[in-house]
Amino acid sequence: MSLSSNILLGRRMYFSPASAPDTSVPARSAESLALRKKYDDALFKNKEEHRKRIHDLERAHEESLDEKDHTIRSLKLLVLDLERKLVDSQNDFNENGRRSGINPVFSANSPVQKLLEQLQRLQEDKERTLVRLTELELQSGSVLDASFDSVDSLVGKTERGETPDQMGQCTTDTEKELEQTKRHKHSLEGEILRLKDENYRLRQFVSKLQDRSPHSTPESNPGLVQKHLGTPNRNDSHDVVTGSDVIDVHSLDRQSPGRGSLMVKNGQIATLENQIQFLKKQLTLKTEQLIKSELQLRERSRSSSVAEEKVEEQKREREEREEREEEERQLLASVRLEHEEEVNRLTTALTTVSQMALRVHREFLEVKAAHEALRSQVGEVPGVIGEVVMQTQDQIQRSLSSLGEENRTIVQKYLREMKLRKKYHNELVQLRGNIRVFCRVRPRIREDGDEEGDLVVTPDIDDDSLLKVNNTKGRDQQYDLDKVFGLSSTQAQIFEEVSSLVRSAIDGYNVCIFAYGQTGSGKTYTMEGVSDDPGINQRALQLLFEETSDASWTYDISAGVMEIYNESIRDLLNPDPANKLEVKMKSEGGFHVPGLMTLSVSSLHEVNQVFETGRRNRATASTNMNEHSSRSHCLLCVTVRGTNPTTGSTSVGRLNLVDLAGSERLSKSQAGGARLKEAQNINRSLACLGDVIHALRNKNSHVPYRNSKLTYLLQDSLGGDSKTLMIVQVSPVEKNVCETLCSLAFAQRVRGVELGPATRTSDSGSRGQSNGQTPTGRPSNLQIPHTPLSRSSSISSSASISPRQSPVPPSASSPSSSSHHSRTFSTSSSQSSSPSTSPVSTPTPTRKVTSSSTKSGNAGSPCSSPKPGFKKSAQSTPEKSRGLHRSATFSVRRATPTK
Ligand SMILES: Nc1ncnc2c1ncn2[C@@H]1O[C@H](COP(=O)(O)OP(=O)(O)OP(=O)(O)O)[C@@H](O)[C@H]1O
Repeated sequence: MSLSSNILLGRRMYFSPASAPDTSVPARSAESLALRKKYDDALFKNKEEHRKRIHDLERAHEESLDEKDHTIRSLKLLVLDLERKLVDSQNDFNENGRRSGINPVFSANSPVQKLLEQLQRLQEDKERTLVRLTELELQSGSVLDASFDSVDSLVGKTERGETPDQMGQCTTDTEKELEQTKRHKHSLEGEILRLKDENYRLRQFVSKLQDRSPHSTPESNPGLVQKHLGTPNRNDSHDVVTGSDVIDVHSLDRQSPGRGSLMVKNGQIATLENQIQFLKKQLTLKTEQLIKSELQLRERSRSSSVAEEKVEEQKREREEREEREEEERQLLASVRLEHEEEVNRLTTALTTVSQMALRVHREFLEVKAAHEALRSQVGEVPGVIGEVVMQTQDQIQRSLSSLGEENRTIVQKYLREMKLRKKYHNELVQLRGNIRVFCRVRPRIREDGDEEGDLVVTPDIDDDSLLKVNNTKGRDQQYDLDKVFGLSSTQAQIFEEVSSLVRSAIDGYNVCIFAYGQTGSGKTYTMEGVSDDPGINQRALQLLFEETSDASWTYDISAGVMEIYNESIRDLLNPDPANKLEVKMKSEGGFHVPGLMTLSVSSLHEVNQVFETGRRNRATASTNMNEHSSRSHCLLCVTVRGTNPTTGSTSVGRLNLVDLAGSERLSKSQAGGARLKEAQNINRSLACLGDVIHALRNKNSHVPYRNSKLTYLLQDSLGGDSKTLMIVQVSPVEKNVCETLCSLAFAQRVRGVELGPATRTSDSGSRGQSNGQTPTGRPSNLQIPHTPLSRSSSISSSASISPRQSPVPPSASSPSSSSHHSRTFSTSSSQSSSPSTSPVSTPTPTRKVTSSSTKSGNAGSPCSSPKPGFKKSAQSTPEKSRGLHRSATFSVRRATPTK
């Protein structure tokens, strides 16, 4: 209710200012209407008066004009009559002169002739005067018309309701002009009266003349005189003629008819001359008067036109004012209309809002009532709610458990799908021969600093092939690799993934595993590991021993260790500085390093001794980035040579395990002197590796292997028919993010390199397709799970057939045959792993080291001296052809222990 009253109050408040103009407007308009009416009446009266006055003026003017016309006509008639009389007199005179024999009147300079000429001129003057009169009449008519127009406009203004105040000084001027026009009219009227008098006098004079004329006396032709003068025939013409002018015509006629008439004529002529003189004067006067009148008329017409212009201007102003007033009126009307519409709209809105408020209030009351009812119900049945809650909880629990079940199923399905996808992917990779790329993120170490929470590398928890790196711009960059090992990954997990590759070496494949990454990222840790947690190297050899220990084939496993330090190859088992090694191509294809010492190993202990020797001789140093930074690329070259004693078949597999030196930014490591040179060489050889990868990826016809020792040495592994795996090591901390991004970008490029299907070596180095039968009876798939060694009889029987030509289908390596373990091993592992065979501590004289190296420099040197218990069998074959890419450079015949 309070809302409604507020709204109504608001309405009143709103309307009160708007309703005020509504009451005042009619009052004002009534007042203005009354004023208007009053003014209209006055205007009407004024207008009538003006009309009457103008009418009177017009009539008076017309009358004066008529009179003028009449006078002019009379004058014309008079002149005509005089002319006629003159002609008659002339005729009479001529007649008399002929009779008397003299003709003095019409002689050349006679007075009559002069009189006639004067008469002629007079007549011409008269005609000009008449023309002038006509013009004056016209001008006076136009002046009058203009006056009438100005009066009309004045009347019009007055009619339009312009009060004298509104018209201002201009109205007063117009009235003055009107007054002047009136005065002029009066003067014109006076002039006309004067002219009338003049006319009258002329007529009198003419009548006198007629009276004196013998041929046209008033008596002889009274009707004519009467008619021409238009006045009563009066005999007072004697008033005009002087006594001297009176000629007794009858007495002259009587005394001497000829002389008398001549005298009469002369007298008449003299009289006429006088009259003519008089008339001339009159005419001159009239002409002057007319000119004056004309000037006045012109002046008047000019002032009239000025007045007219002023009146026109006022008229225009008045019209404009009226237009403005009209516009204002219309605007006012439209504003009023809008205002009314707005008021109507607001009223409607108010009504709607009021209705809504009422409805809401009603609903509120209803809800309140319902709420009260509910509350009372709830109060009545509190137990019901608990029951319902329990039921709901049960339902939720059931739903959650079923959801969890579904979720688990989905996750299982997903994992199955993932495995399947990986399997297919690996098969595809196998077929293509891609270099596979794993990534390992090392944990935080002391060198990373103490800051917490700045890890920028995150492996995907659902997909173990995805890795996210939060880049320098704070955005996540994702990388897809073959496998990603997180910070907490163990050495065993890593090896589990690479073990199948290692096994491939037993089957005669060339396998290369190399660790790549920035300095301090954990390459050495992954490849070598630490004593209580060894890395790939040791685990690989252990696996090889395990795998070859119980088989129908005999195996010889040999190992050599070398490093590429400052672009020179050094044998780490024979660290004689004079012992310069070079990469050479073998006659049967492939590359080798002649003079490299390889030791036959048969136990983990021997292997460890080899590693220890290599590690001791390897160039390491403490840098800013790593306390024990490797300053060289280190290669562990393992050769697995298998022989089937029954069939005489052989297979040679090679396993190259490479710990690359770490790339480093010189600005960051602040290396100088020897460290700087090392770093430059490391970076250069890694750049060459990048170039090779780039060329391989783009399938360029030329691949720049020879640009560095590293790429030249790894030529078989990178571009040949090897199975190659690169482990990219990355640091997880933010300060190394740029290097991490670079390493991962390189990894992506490496992953795109297709080497083609790998082949294996058997039967004295002949290579076969990877899908053939292997000595272990396994297909050569990286992801194949480990199966016990098997040797199918078909392999044994067809030992001379290379794997490429092998008719044995892959199914021959079926699990059914995997139980066959009839392999004999020439060296018992117990013997080789016995402490007495330790290469370092206890030299075993029974071992014979044979070296076929042509380099005499190796012989007899401390390093070339056989390691205790090992037999060196480094091969050196002159380079012949560069035909096929052959793998397995370093062949170390397993020493047969002799007792
Ligand atoms: N997965 C890991 N778990 C525990 N510690 C590790 C791991 N990876 C690396 N480290 C430690 O990090 C340090 C640097 O590792 P490592 O020497 O292997 O780096 P690197 O890449 O070989 O460096 P460089 O190229 O300079 O030789 C070592 O102290 C190592 O023990």
